[in-house]
Amino acid sequence: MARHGKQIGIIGAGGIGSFYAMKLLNAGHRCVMVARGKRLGQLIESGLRVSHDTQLHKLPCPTACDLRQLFEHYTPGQFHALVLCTKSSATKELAGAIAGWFAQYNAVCPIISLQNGVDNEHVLAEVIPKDCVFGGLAVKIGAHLTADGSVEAKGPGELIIGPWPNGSPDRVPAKVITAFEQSGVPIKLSNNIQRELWLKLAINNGVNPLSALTGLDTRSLSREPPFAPIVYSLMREVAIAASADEVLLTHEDVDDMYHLIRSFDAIKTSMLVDYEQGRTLELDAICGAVMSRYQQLGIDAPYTRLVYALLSQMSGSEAQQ
Ligand SMILES: NC(=O)C1=CN([C@@H]2O[C@H](COP(=O)(O)OP(=O)(O)OC[C@H]3O[C@@H](n4cnc5c(N)ncnc54)[C@H](OP(=O)(O)O)[C@@H]3O)[C@@H](O)[C@H]2O)C=CC1
Ligand SMILES: CC(C)(CO)C(=O)C(=O)O
Repeated sequence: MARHGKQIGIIGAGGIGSFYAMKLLNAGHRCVMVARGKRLGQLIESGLRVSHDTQLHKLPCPTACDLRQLFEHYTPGQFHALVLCTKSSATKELAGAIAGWFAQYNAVCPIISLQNGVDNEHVLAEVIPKDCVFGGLAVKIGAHLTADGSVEAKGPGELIIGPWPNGSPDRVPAKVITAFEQSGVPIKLSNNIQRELWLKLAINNGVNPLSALTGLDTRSLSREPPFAPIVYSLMREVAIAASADEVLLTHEDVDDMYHLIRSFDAIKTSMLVDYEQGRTLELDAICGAVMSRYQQLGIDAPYTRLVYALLSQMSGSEAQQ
């Protein structure tokens, strides 16, 4: 068993996981990176390489292991938190594995999801004590793993974290807040993270599928015709979907999010990167989440349904809804 003080575990060493691990390690914080397959080999052989804005950060091999080794060598009590940075498709399996690890040691630690989508925390809370589940968002960031194992990142990578679905921000582990603050990561705490997740979903549903369909970045999509009004309509559909979860998103909220994505740097979305690399798209976590709420409400979301169907067809996966 690893015998050192508490640290932060980052599960998933792709664009987002590598970016936040780089920030923490650069500031002298200890963290364990959980990776698998080729990516684990890259971390062990070449260390962590992240180019962020104009700087290249090269760190020697961080503490990296796969999930099985994490569960074998560490107890939950050795972590300030585990930060989930995988795609949403991995959440269910991870939740079950973490629940088994908690049961094995009769101990728990906070789990913070930084994933896009509004259902990851719900999936976690089905098997993990709800008090341990925190929602989070990585905003103003584009961070992508390239074929050679380096990560290209753009933007400040602000974090918003809060107890899921809502609750006093005092419950967010203080050591995690301090570690990110000391690492230069702007961090905001929320007493209604479920609402923040829906606000972010408005952006993701607005730009991610269209970017995968067109190859365009967030700025071109949201500022220029013919796509800007379609982005806005896709975002509006999310506001209606949110009402099925009793989350109120007003016209002004949608306008604010639309303004945010229009005024921010041009970002290549994670869905476009996944599409280019032939990986599974987070379609169900983004458009699927909207469509399932529309189904509950008994109405149609024509814009979301169209982009979902087009992308399902293009990426070879069956349209489920
Ligand atoms: N990239 C971005 O700029 C942004 C992403 N996000 C969100 O953040 C989340 C992460 O995105 P991103 O970093 O792009 O994702 P990536 O696909 O780049 O990285 C996810 C990593 O997790 C790994 N992984 C999955 N399951 C396991 C497991 N059981 N054990 C170990 N490793 C595992 C994957 O490995 P493998 O390749 O083998 O599957 C992959 O290396 C997503 O929800 C995304 O929507 C939010 C804001 C911006
Ligand atoms: C909003 C955006 C485009 C960048 O933060 C994102 O979340 C993604 O690429 O998935």
